[in-house]
Amino acid sequence: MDPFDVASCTFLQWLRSTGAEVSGKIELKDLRNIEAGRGLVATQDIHEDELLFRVPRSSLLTVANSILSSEIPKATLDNLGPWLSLILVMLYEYTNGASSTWAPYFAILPSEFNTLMFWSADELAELQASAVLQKIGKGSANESFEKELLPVIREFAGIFFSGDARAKEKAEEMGSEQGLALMHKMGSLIMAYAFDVEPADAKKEIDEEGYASEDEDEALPKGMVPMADMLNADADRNNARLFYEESSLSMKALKPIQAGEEIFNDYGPLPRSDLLRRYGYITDNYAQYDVVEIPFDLISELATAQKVFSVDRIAYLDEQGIIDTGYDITTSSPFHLEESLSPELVVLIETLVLPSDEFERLQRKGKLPKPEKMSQKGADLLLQLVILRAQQYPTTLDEDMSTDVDVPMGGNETLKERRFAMAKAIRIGEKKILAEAEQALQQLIQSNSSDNSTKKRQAEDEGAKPGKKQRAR
Ligand SMILES: C[S@@+](CC[C@H](N)C(=O)[O-])C[C@H]1O[C@@H](n2cnc3c(N)ncnc32)[C@H](O)[C@@H]1O
Repeated sequence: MDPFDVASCTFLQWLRSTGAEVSGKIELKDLRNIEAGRGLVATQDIHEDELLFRVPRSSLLTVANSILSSEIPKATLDNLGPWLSLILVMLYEYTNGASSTWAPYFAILPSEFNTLMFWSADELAELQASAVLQKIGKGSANESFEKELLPVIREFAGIFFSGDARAKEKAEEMGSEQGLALMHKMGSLIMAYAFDVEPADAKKEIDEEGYASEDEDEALPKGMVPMADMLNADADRNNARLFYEESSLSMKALKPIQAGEEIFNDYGPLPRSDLLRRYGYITDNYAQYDVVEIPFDLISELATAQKVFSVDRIAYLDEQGIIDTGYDITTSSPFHLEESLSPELVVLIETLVLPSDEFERLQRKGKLPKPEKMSQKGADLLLQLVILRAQQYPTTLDEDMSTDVDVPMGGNETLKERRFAMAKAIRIGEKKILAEAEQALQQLIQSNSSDNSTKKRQAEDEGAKPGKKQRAR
């Protein structure tokens, strides 16, 4: 048997030995031929609501379930927060090798990742001006590993490497490049595999996606849920969901699933850029959630050049919660400005172009321009913004589209070729939104100006009619 399948079988045996129940109608399948690692596939027809597997809470790899939490003060673990405390526990269990309860589980988890954290500089450069580059967070992760995690490992070296005469040296070695790389791997596993685990007494379902949120302040503890994290996801092909029960977590079918079909969880409506950053893959099905971000800095640069930038207005907008580092333009099909432009972006632009007396009037009342009403001046400024944003990408949409645009699926291509292709798909998605926004803004500007000239002509005609009073100017 292929070592990959041996690891899957050993894992399933281990899972059952911990008290898990696994339906005979599903199998853990090798999907490496389609670049999807392992996945869950139905071997027989499954009906809606049918139980696929049930994992006891005691089998979860969580801070509370690891023996480390009984030896390190609770306050220390609480101080680390959900992400870092789980990284600490995973490092502990992983370095314990075969003596860890979760050894057969670690054996099926990946040690190599395709997420952006692990891309080389030339691969990242293929994303061009995508805002996702600012969200990778490698530097801030390194900082929290060094400032928060390592001190705990050093302080509790004797427990962390218990029974090892070199415990202190080993704790120091965790600060090496290799040690930090291991922390990044655990962090990346949490990002792509962990769930926000609702406590047993809450008895209610977890968020829609079920997967761990990225919010650092998120109160729910994160946990690795063996088997539940073997489900892949593909946008709207979701057909299963994890339910949180008192003593176990149950994966159930959300709809009938036919024999041979893959069983998919839901990772949420993520734009492909975020899917790549967090999960290291993309599929066309996620293109419907693509976004392009307009950085605040670009808006302030253009507004300054156009002499409409105002510190007072920005301060007022900040008070009103409108100022952000960037604003999304989302995909809509067919493209509609009202649907795609972030309301905050429109409010920001409209506030900048308001005549002074109008701005003062709104400010006095604590109000903001209405996002659904775009003025001609606002539309003009937005159009220039969209054009400038597109120019931040070194190649044009047409240039990108003139060469192969497919992301290869499990052929003979190299990892680099695949990453280049995925990056190209991301930047094409972003440039398409910009092109659609440009076209829609041009149309809006044209129709507004022809409306205005029609109104002007009508007013002139009416003024010329005998017997009608001319409006005072
Ligand atoms: C929660 S795990 C799912 C199990 C994973 N396939 C494995 O073999 O360990 C999430 C990871 O699975 C992969 N994945 C999930 N859905 C996928 C899909 N539709 N196509 C390709 N890879 C996918 C990505 O590598 C992602 O980071």
